[in-house]
Formats: sequence, structure tokens, C-alpha cells
Amino acid sequence: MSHANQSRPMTSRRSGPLTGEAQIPGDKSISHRALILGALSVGETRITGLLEGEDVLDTAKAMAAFGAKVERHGRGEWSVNGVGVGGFSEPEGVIDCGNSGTGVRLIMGAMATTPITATFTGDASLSRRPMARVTDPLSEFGAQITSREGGRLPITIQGVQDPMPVRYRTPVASAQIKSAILLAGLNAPGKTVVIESEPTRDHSERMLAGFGAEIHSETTPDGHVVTLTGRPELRAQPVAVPRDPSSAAFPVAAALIVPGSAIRVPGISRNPTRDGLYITLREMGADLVFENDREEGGEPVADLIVRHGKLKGVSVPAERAASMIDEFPILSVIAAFAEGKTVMNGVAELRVKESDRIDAMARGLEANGVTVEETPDSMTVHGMEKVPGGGTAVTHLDHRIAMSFMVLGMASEAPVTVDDGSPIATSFPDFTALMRGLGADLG
Ligand SMILES: O=C(O)C1=C[C@@H](OP(=O)(O)O)[C@@H](O)[C@H](O)C1
Ligand SMILES: C=C(OP(=O)(O)O)C(=O)O
Repeated sequence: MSHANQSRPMTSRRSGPLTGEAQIPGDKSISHRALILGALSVGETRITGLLEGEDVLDTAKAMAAFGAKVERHGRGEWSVNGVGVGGFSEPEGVIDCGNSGTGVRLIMGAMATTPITATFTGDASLSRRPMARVTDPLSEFGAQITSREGGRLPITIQGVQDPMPVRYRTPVASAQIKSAILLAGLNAPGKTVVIESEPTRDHSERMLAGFGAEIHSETTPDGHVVTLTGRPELRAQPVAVPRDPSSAAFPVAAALIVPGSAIRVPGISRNPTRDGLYITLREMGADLVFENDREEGGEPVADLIVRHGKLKGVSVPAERAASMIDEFPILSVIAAFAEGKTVMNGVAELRVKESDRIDAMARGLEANGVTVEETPDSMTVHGMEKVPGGGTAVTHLDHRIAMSFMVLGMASEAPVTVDDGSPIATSFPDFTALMRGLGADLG
């Protein structure tokens, strides 16, 4: 889906205390994977709590285009009747993955070892993002791939009939690269191995194991090594999608910076590959209480109670970047209200997300009176007692930039505007309603 022609400015105003419960929608990463693994399984996969954001809906359409029967039964309730590993059929049209890096990269992996041809496109943001990081390893399986200059979309993949398993060291710590290789490895005989420098989110590994694949991970002196045995029969499984910690970060941040706030966020992920923000916030002195630790949908979760309080700036180590990669935009907003400076290290990957997130946050914060320094792979935000606000941030088709500046406006002196809030629908369609329910003034 594309927002190119429907820019929707949004403004957020200083808010009174935020209170109540924030019911966060389903995890985007897990939702994509539930649809894709459902499509690669034999039998019916029933999904509850699926995120109905545009990114995930594009993946649902793609799975139908490759031959799976994908049906919606009610809010968040979906079923996928899969075609089995290697069972994808050739899609009739072009596969449009909209704004979603996860969608396009995982689906390219899932089809590259089946002898069919597919062409992938996306919106203006996705068309700027690097794809060679995925098409390079997929070529090693034997797939024939043509792309636009610089490894960008549109990309056509001619899947390989007799794939070779691959042993691949990822050039950057990325769950999308890892997952694309593992999904391609499903239809290659023998063992496919992915080695990453830092462990990235492990939802693919957890779900592949749940669907019956033989997969294991180990931390070695050489890195984090994931080994998958190809050609399993994946068996359909019920999937209860847990809530998205990356979406939860927005109301959590708002409660931390709006004086007098105290909110409850049930079912927050405690998966150690996703919890870097919460470790960082604790170091900043945030008042966070986790209770009712339990498991939901195969993921460790807990309820979080978060209260406004004084925060101090910290230095976030580069090794933590992968476990909070999508949370840096909102962390930079929180940092603007902390005492002292917050340094985010090893974050070069932010430059190739839906936008160059370092640039987008730096320019938007500056427009609202906050001092920011940047290097190619770091960002430093200088906290201040009162954040002036009053500026407009450009969102560049990036949902996380839009939501971050809406949160900034809830605690700054003057209102904050974004040029286009429509990308929020890619990952968190109910963001505005949820924030208003807690007492925020935005729209
Ligand atoms: O695998 C996933 O579901 C995701 C991985 C991350 O990307 P990278 O793996 O490219 O860092 C993250 O930014 C994205 O929102 C979702
Ligand atoms: C980077 C993100 O998503 P994707 O790569 O799937 O577009 C995100 O949701 O912040």
C-alpha cells in the first residue's frame, strides 16, 4: 500500500497526566512470520491477535498470490491453509510489499528455492532500501536475480530447482537477512547455517521450531550460529501473536515524559532479543515495574507499570543496538527530556530503515529546539528541562518518525506537527485512538 499521494499532517499538544491501560496490538515481526510459515505448512494455521497493519496485510496478500488460502474471520483472527515447503505456485501479478522491509525480504527468501519466478515492488521508501544484503545470499542458493541499480526494488527472482544449502555470515546484524536465508534453506537439502555477529530477534527460529523444523542456535567464539535442516514437513500450528514491544514503546515513552502519568501496559515482551529499550530506560532511572511474568504465544511476557519521573542521559552500547533497533527514534525523544546527554552508538543501520532515521530525528528534534549531534553511526541528544516544540518534522514515509514526534508534542511547551502521519497505519493503526484513550491530545 502506498501513502505517496495522501499526506496527512498531524499535530500533538501538551497533555495532562496520561493514565489507564494501553492495549498494544499484535507484534509485527511475529505476524509476518505466522502468515509466511502458515503458507509453507501443510494444514490450517489459525492465527489470533494478528496485527492488521498495512505491512502485514501486504504479506497476507502475497501469501495468497503464492497459492495459500488466507482468510480473515474477525478482528485479528485469520487462517492460512498452506501449500507446504516448496509448494508455492507462480504468482500472476507483481508482489507489492508496500512499505515493509520485513515483508519483502522474508518473502523473497521463502520463494527463492522454489522453481517459480516472481517480481517484487514497494513504495517509494521501500524502493530506496538496500536489498543486496538478501539477494546476495539467495544467489548462493542458486536463484537468478535481477534488480534495479544498486540492488534496489523492483527485483525479479527466478527461484532455483535444485538449491544448494548455504553457510552465510551476515554482513550486518539483521533478523531480516537471517530469516530470509532460513526460509530459503527450508527447501534446500542439508544444513543451512547463518552466522551473525550479535544475536538478532529470534522469532523465526522460535516459530520454525514450533512448526516442526529442526533448528538450533548456539553462541560460539565465531558468533551467533543458527543451523537449520532443510526439507522438513512443516505442520500447521495455532499461533497466538503476542503484543508488539516496539509499538508499546510509544505509550511507555509518553508516560515517562508527561508529568504525573502512570499507565499499565499488559503483555509486554520480555524476549531478550527485543528488550534493549527497557534495559536502557532502567539505566536512565525510569520507573518501570514488571509483574505477572508468563508465556504468551511462545514468547516470555509480563505486565508493565510505567510512571513519569526524572531521567538521566546514558550511553547506549553498540552491542545493544540489535535488541532495540526500532526503538532509537522514540529513545531520542525520551532523551530530549533527560538530564544530560544520551549517546546512541553503533546505529548505522538506522540510516537504511523506512527513512534515514538518524537524519529524520536530528532534523525534527532541531526544528523543535533540541540539540543533536550525529556521526555516520551514532546520534547524541542533549536533554533539556523544557523542550520548546513548535516545529514541524518531516516523516519521509516512516511510521516510527511520525509516532515519535507525536509523543514529543505531548510533553513539549508548544505543539509539534508532522507533515504526514499516514504511515502510522503500517504498524499501529490504532495509535491515535489508543493515545487519546490515555489522555493525549493529538490528531
Ligand atoms: O525481522 C524483523 O521482523 C525485523 C527486523 C529488524 O530489521 P533488520 O533485521 O533489518 O535490522 C527491524 O528493524 C524490523 O522492524 C523488523
Ligand atoms: C524497520 C521497520 O520495519 P521494516 O524493516 O519491516 O520496514 C520498523 O518497523 O521499524
